[in-house]
Formats: sequence, C-alpha cells, structure tokens
Amino acid sequence: MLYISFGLIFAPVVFHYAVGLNSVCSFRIMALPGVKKDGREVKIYENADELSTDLADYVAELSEASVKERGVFAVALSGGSLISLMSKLCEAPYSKTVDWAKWYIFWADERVVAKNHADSNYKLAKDGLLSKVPFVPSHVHSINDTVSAEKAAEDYEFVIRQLVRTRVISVSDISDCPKFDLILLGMGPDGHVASLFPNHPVLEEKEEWVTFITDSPKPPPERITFTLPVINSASNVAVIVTGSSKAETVHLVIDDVEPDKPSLPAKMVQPTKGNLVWFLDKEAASKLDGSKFSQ
Ligand SMILES: O=C1O[C@H](COP(=O)(O)O)[C@@H](O)[C@H](O)[C@H]1O
Repeated sequence: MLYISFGLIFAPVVFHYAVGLNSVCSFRIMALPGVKKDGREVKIYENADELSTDLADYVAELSEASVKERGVFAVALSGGSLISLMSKLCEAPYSKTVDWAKWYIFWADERVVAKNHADSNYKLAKDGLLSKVPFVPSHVHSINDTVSAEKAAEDYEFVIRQLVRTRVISVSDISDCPKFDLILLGMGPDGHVASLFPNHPVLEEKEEWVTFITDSPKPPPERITFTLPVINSASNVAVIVTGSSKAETVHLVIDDVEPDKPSLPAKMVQPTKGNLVWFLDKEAASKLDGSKFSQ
C-alpha cells in the first residue's frame, strides 16, 4: 500500500515531527513548514483514503475518551465532503467497538431545507453515516425544517441550551458557551467553515450560539450555523480538507499569509483551550510553505 503521512505539531516551545513511510512509498518530504505559535496540528495524507482511515481512528479515540470521562460524546458534524470522508467509521472495527449509544449528534451548520432535500446536511449524514450504525434516534439533534431560518436557529440554540443544562454538552469554563467534545468542519475553496462565509457580518456574532443567514453565496441561501465563539469553545475541532481546489486557501490559512488582512473564516477557527487538528490530503497541502512532495 502506498502510504505517506506526517504530523506536525506546532507550539511555541515544542516542535514534533514524525514521518511514516513504508517500503513502497513514492513520495519524499523535501522540506518542513516552520514552527507556528498557535498549537494546532496539521496532518497530511497521501490520499483521501489514508486520511479517512486516520480520521476514523481519531474520532473513535475521542469518543472513547469522552465516554470514559463524561459518559457521553457530543459531536457536531458539517455537511459537504466530510461525510464521505467519515465513512470508515461505519466499518469494522469501529462499527462494533464505538459506543454509538453514547453519541449525541448535532450540526455545526445546516441548510434550511426539508430533511429529505438533496441539499440537507442531515440527509447527507443520515444516508452516509446515521443509517449505518446504531445511533439512538433521540440523540440525533437536527434542525426544525418547517420554520424560517431565523426561527430554526433560535430553536436549535434552545435545544442546545437544554442539553448544556443537563450536561449532555459540557460548558466552557471561560465563557458560557457550550463545549462540544468534537466539532468536525470542512472548508470551502473560499475559506468558509460551517456556514460562516468570508466578510459576512455573522463572523462578528459574539452573543448567539447559533445564528442564521439568508444570503449564503453558496446555494442554498438560507442556513443556520454555529457561531465562532461556539466553535472556538469546543474541546476538539477538526478541519478536514481535500483536493487541489482548496490548496491556495489552505496555504493562506495555515501559513498565515497576510496576517493583517481581514481573516478568512477558517483562519478564525482557533479553539481557546481545545485542540485543533487539520486533516489534509496531499493535494490540499500542496501549496503549504516549506512542504514539497516529489515522486
Ligand atoms: O456548504 C457547505 O460547505 C462546507 C464545505 O463543503 P465541502 O464539500 O467543500 O467540503 C461544509 O463544511 C458545510 O457544512 C456545508 O454546509
């Protein structure tokens, strides 16, 4: 099996670097990105399949740790390419070893369409994930799809507030925000995460946990989304990005190009106390500074 993976942990004083190669690997790492100051981890895989395998492992490990510590695992999904990249979680050994009954599922963003609509993030997850392993139906918290975007956001925040009250979702010790055990994000080529789009006023939202937009530049226009304070209060945030169409944006975000320019939403994902891991395939990572692959 062709395999290359390297993990880079960026921290003010610690620089950890590991390379895993097997005998038939055909890629070489020519240089390394420099030390960063924000404590994030960047993992780069030879292809989406390798990424998917490690992502399943990462999620399963967090689930086990959270269930052990809190008795539950509160995880927020996104839509888009993420769900197919999570498919290995529904296969052996995880299908049998993960304690699915302890999972509480939420969406970091949702399109305000019917649950059976092709654009629904819920439908995507139901078809690709929820229908394949034994989740408890009452633990799956999707939006109210029969009301306006504004009301759907309000209702969703209310549901989350109830679950924070009963500690199904933890609470941040530095803000009153919910502290999800894991928030899984994708990133669009424009740098959007969840339904937080570049230059949109909701990037400034500090009070609401869940907000809405009716002018999404990517269809459909009406969406609800977690706000940045909620994303940045999570215990763990993973941003999963594949494909060359996102390489330039990955470079702008991870290499912190033009730090003075208005931030891309993905760049604003900086958990205050939690862990941030970027999962990239080599196409998405191809424009990172100092990270070059050759055949
Ligand atoms: O519209 C959305 O797009 C992003 C990115 O999707 P991807 O297919 O490019 O990975 C996704 O994370 C978000 O949940 C979704 O609503």
